[in-house]
Amino acid sequence: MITFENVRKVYPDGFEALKGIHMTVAKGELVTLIGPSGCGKTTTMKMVNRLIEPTEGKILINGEDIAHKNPVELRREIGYVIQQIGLLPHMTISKNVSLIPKLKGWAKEKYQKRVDELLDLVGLDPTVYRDRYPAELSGGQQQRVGVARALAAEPPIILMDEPFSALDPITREQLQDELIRLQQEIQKTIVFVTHDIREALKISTKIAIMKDGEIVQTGEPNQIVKEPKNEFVKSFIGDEHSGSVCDGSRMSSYK
Ligand SMILES: Nc1ncnc2c1ncn2[C@@H]1O[C@H](COP(=O)(O)OP(=O)(O)OP(=O)(O)O)[C@@H](O)[C@H]1O
Repeated sequence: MITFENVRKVYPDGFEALKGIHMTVAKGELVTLIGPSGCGKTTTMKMVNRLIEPTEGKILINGEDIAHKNPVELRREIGYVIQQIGLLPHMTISKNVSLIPKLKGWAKEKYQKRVDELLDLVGLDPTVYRDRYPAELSGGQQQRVGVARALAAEPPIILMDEPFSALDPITREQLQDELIRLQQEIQKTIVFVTHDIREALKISTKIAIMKDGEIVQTGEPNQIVKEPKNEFVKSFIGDEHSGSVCDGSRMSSYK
């Protein structure tokens, strides 16, 4: 469980990017942060692995204030996927994916097996791809490796900052489906940032809609669609929900 308690962020130039947010992400939830450009989504996410420190307030993981944790150790426990995947170009796919398990001291046999399992999971045949270098993969395939790498050390928490936004629609749909499966089957706790309300409605168990450094509304996708709190949320959702079908708490079948 991740808890944000009155988290405020003022950047050194005096800009108040977060105005005291409260939010909980329960174990096994996939929470999406969504809102207009500059509303504070990435700032919020980067506080969870201490790439950004709050000016005020606290972030707790399972009740423990992360300010007291060593940032390097904390980051090994949290998977992190970003749009610019950052695979190391001089290392094979296998070496890129096994980086953190190796740092954590896993035996070679164990991490090699894990690499193959993960490549399979994200739809890349390990016998074809494990010994290739990143430059020998397409952008979509590299993105899949990025997801595999984030899962490699079996972190309980995964942060994903617009991980699919540069992908073609088909690959994007496939990875969204994969993510839903991962969250449902392996019960990962996932915080996901996107600009795309369709993506948010499809993949999230809970959505947090942000505006100007504040969380305007949180709720299950169908709840947000049925009961938008104000005109901003209504306009943000737009007509996306027309023709969609409720599938549990998530939304599906857009027309
Ligand atoms: N290092 C910084 N110094 C000053 N202001 C910053 C800094 N980083 C971010 N900001 C400002 O804080 C606000 C929130 O930025 P953040 O990156 O969290 O927004 P976002 O919602 O993720 O935006 P986008 O959707 O465009 O990625 C923005 O107005 C941004 O300009």
